[in-house]
Amino acid sequence: MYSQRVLESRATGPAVGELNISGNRNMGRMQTELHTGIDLAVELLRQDNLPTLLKVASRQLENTFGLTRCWSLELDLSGRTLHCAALGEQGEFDCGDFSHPFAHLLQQGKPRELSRAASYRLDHPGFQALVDASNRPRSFWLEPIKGEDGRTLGILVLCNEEPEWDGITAQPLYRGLLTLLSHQWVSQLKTSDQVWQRRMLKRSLDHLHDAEAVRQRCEELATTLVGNSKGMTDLRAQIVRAAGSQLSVLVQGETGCGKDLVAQGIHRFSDRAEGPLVVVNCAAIPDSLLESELFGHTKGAFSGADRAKEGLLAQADGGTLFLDEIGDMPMALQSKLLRVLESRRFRPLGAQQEQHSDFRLVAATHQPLSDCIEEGRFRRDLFYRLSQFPLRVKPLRERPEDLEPLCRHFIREYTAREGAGPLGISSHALGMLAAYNFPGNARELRNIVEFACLQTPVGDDIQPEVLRLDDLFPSQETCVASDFQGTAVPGMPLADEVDDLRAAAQAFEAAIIRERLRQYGGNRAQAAESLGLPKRTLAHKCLKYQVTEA
Ligand SMILES: Nc1ncnc2c1ncn2[C@@H]1O[C@H](COP(=O)(O)OP(=O)(O)OP(=O)(O)O)[C@@H](O)[C@H]1O
Repeated sequence: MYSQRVLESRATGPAVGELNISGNRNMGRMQTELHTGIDLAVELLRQDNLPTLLKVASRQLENTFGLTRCWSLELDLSGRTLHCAALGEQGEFDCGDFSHPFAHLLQQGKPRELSRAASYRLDHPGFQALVDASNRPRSFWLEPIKGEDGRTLGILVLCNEEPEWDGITAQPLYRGLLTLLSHQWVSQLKTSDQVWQRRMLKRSLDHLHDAEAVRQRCEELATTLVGNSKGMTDLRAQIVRAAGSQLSVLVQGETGCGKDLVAQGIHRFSDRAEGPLVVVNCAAIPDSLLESELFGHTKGAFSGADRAKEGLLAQADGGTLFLDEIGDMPMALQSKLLRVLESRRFRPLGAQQEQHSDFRLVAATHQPLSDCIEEGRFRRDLFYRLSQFPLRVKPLRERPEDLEPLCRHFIREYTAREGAGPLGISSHALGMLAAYNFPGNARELRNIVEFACLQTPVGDDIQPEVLRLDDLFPSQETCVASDFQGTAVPGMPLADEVDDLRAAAQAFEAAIIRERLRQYGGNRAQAAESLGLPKRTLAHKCLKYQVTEA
């Protein structure tokens, strides 16, 4: 064994008469030791990562000095834990836990011997696992390893049946190996620090790049979804985030606050932007038609189905399906939708085969769905399915900072459409708007501004007197009260005759639409504007309630 030779070379010297022979022999030994030392050093220098360096160093120490076992424990970057990779899960030693000997060793910074008897007295499970895995040797030598700057790197645990530690630790080869090991250990740490730093740098650059992309998209979105308030800025960031995912989005908010624009934004910034955006207004399509509209049908599937029709689900393949006013979807259809959302498969009415459609769902509602669930009008499981990414649009009265940019936006839109328009809006007019609470939200503001544009000479600023604030909803409260007394809206039941609130509300809505169309001589655009509704919604509602212009 090499260690024996090394020990012998130190313990014995040549006799006087044997000088030449022993001199030659010593020279030979020294050369062998030198070779061995160089071989060991070269092998250590070859290791290009810390785990293999420690493994090789432990094996070299075992072989070179005849140890029964050698363990290396590495101090982590925090300096709080020692890890012994060779021991697996049990090889973790908390440096603040003095029930194992390594904590004392780190504190004192000096090597020491530990006898088998002493090892029995330390009941730390990790340490006992190490002792067991070493076959309970008679003696341990605990050697702290430090870098040139004095920083502790870890600990070597040498195990032997012959506790002649001085004979080993005093050897130049032992000291040399330790010096080389600590040098290599430090350089491996430096390399891994650099790798780590490079990785962190790349990660933060990626992050910056992502953040820049999000910022650019938010800026772009701000040209259509206008507003400087924190609520609106946060909403735009959420839209961009939602667009980057495939999650179903549920947009909630009062009527006219911009839910439609949110859905458009999600589609526009998603990877489905090239695909279709299919919009379905669940409130505007009669319950009896909604299923066939969504699922499609075969020829002859029901009376009147004189040809096959592709459903909106199929049309949304590769794009986005926007289910507006989802709160109005009938319960029976809600269950079917839930099934579709689970598999993206559906069967058109009258068809034998199922179809597949790869669509991303965005749903919106102005009704608090929690109330609908409590009232048994909306399925809780569908609600969870829809609201994988919930978004809430604040009402305009909660974000007064948005009034001015919205006004300017609507004036710009008006001017672009009409070819001329006011210059802007006076601060007095803005002050007046700020005092109003906008039950119809941004849609109502747009109507007010557009009406004011019409009344304002080109190039002037909109003034307070042309703001028709009370005219749009003046009668709304009084109207509701009086209508229920059966005066203003013909065909309405009296309040105490109502036994189905939903049906009564729908009848009320239908009666108002009918009346308003009559007032405007059947002009849907004017009727829609006067009701603060988009033309499309009014058209859907006419279809739903079978209201004709006549
Ligand atoms: N932040 C905004 N920036 C620019 N225009 C807006 C904004 N919010 C709403 N609008 C405008 O107000 C009108 C109503 O918006 P939208 O249709 O998106 O509201 P909604 O919440 O979907 O309404 P509903 O509940 O009736 O479906 C549209 O003309 C829209 O362009």
